Amino acid sequence: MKIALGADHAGFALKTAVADHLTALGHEVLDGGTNSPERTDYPIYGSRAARLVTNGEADFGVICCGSGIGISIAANKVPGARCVVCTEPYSAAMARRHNDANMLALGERFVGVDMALACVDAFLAADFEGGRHAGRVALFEQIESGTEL
Ligand SMILES: O=C(CO)[C@H](O)[C@H](O)[C@H](O)COP(=O)(O)O
Repeated sequence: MKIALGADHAGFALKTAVADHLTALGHEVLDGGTNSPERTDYPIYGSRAARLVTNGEADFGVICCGSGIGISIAANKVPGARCVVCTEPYSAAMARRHNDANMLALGERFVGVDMALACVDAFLAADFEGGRHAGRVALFEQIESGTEL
């Protein structure tokens, strides 16, 4: 699969570990930076990765900041992005199964590398179940287009 990556300075080391892990598994990584631990602003990298996912260049996105929170907020401002912050693998899998999440956000200051990689593996291994969940996910698009539910 093609996976878009992004991180600010506080997620840079974790992004590097995620990139190495995904590459070792045979995935193609599209890395939108940042490329150093120099302080920068997470909205740049969250939105950049989200655009790669929503325009179809990437299948999924994995983004990292200190907490995962700020960069996920930025990603979710891009229409079509469904980004979730996870700290354990069950949430990551459920976000795929029920919510058709297409991006995973991780907090380098909140989770260790092993747990973060377990979240990545669970996220990528799980499939959207569709069915009753599909209509709910479709409502996300209506919200984005300004429809009041
Ligand atoms: O957005 C965040 C918090 O919601 C991220 O954790 C950032 O990486 C963090 O705020 C960066 O903080 P710093 O003090 O500038 O390193």
